Amino acid sequence: MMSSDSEQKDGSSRCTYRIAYALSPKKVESFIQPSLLNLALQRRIHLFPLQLSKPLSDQPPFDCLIHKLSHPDWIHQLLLFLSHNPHIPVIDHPHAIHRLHNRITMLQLVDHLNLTSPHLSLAIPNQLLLDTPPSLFHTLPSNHITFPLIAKPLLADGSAGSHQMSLVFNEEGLRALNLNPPFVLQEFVNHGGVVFKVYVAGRHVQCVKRKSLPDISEEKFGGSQNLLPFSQISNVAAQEQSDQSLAKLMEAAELPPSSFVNEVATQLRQALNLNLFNFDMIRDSKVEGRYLVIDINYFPGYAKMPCYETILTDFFLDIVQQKQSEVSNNCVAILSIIWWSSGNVRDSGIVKNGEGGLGKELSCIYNLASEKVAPNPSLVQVIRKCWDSGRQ
Ligand SMILES: Nc1ncnc2c1ncn2[C@@H]1O[C@H](COP(=O)(O)OP(=O)(O)OP(=O)(O)O)[C@@H](O)[C@H]1O
Ligand SMILES: O=P(O)(O)O[C@H]1[C@H](OP(=O)(O)O)[C@@H](OP(=O)(O)O)[C@@H](O)[C@@H](O)[C@@H]1OP(=O)(O)O
Ligand SMILES: [Mg+2]
Repeated sequence: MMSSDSEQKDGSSRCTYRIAYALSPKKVESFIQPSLLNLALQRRIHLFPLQLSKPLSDQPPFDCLIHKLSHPDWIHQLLLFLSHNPHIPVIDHPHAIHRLHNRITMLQLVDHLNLTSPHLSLAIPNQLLLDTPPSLFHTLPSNHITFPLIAKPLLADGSAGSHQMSLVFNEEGLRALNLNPPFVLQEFVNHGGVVFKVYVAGRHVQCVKRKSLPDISEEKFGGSQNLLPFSQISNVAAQEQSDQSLAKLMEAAELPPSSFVNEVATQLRQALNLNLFNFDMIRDSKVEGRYLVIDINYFPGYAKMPCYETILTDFFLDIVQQKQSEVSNNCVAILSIIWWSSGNVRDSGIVKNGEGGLGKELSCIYNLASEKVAPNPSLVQVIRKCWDSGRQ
């Protein structure tokens, strides 16, 4: 499906795919870089912003919409648009994105993946949901979870508050926790201070290393500290390690095998029904080959990923061309029905081939459709069956 033509220097016109975006100003600044726009244009993709002051129905036509906005009015508009235009790809469906706004539902599907790597396993850290103020309880309400813990707000909607976390070393720390419920208590897993961020854009996957919270040693765990609030990991990590030792640590960390990363990414994409996301994965220092997914983000900071322009434009082309081939498949299906019916009508003698009026038009349609259908014997068979069952 191509919605506009662009005039070329030689005067000919080439079709351009139009991709609309609805993003916050911060996201526009980081994601819509000139390098992305230029590469996209070279590949006949025109990326343009929606005018958010106008309703979706009054926007210029587009072949695909990408978005990361969460106010209720926008979601309502989007759902309405989807119900009226089911054939236009909206990346991604608001209901699928919503699952990632809650730190419990976000990770639930990870345990249900069906991974095939023989020596590697994937899990999520033990965690529990608390919806009472921590000052109200005296012991940890479950024996399935052990200190140290990370307290994370349940809501992961991108607000500043949703990134406010605390390392909790013991029950005293828990009681001193200054977080409004509901929140999640998640076991802290030592993982060598490196987190693997796996970026997914449809079938395209890229894994990068990033610095993480440092491991918690036995001494530190048993020490005087009860609680350590953080929101930017880099601040905490910088207190623990000099830049040089951090660089060494990062360099030494081995990436997980790409076959494993790809399998997890593909299955997560299918399970979540999302195209644009990343997940944070850590390697358990205590259990060989055990990986844990700790966070999944919708429409992350792709511009931080090497070659993001190529990966994202490849993804856009996948979407619009897949749409295009679906449309042409539908056209072939319609043409094939016309072909078969017109052939049968003609054979029945109701209209004579070569006659003027209906007969001539029918003959043209028949010839056009037969070009598409006749070379495909299985299609011919399907149509014959439909025709026969329709006549009974
Ligand atoms: N269970 C865990 N065990 C060890 N470290 C963890 C765990 N959970 C989180 N971390 C560390 O804390 C960091 C922040 O956690 P998380 O990714 O859940 O927060 P976030 O605010 O949603 O982050 P983001 O910026 O990716 O959206 C992680 O990158 C990792 O360094
Ligand atoms: O740009 P946004 O506001 O969407 O910020 C996202 C941020 O991208 P940015 O750092 O490029 O801004 C992402 O970073 P990476 O995982 O890719 O490192 C990640 O932290 C998301 O969780 C953030 O989304 P939020 O959770 O806040 O909605
Ligand atoms: Mg994270």
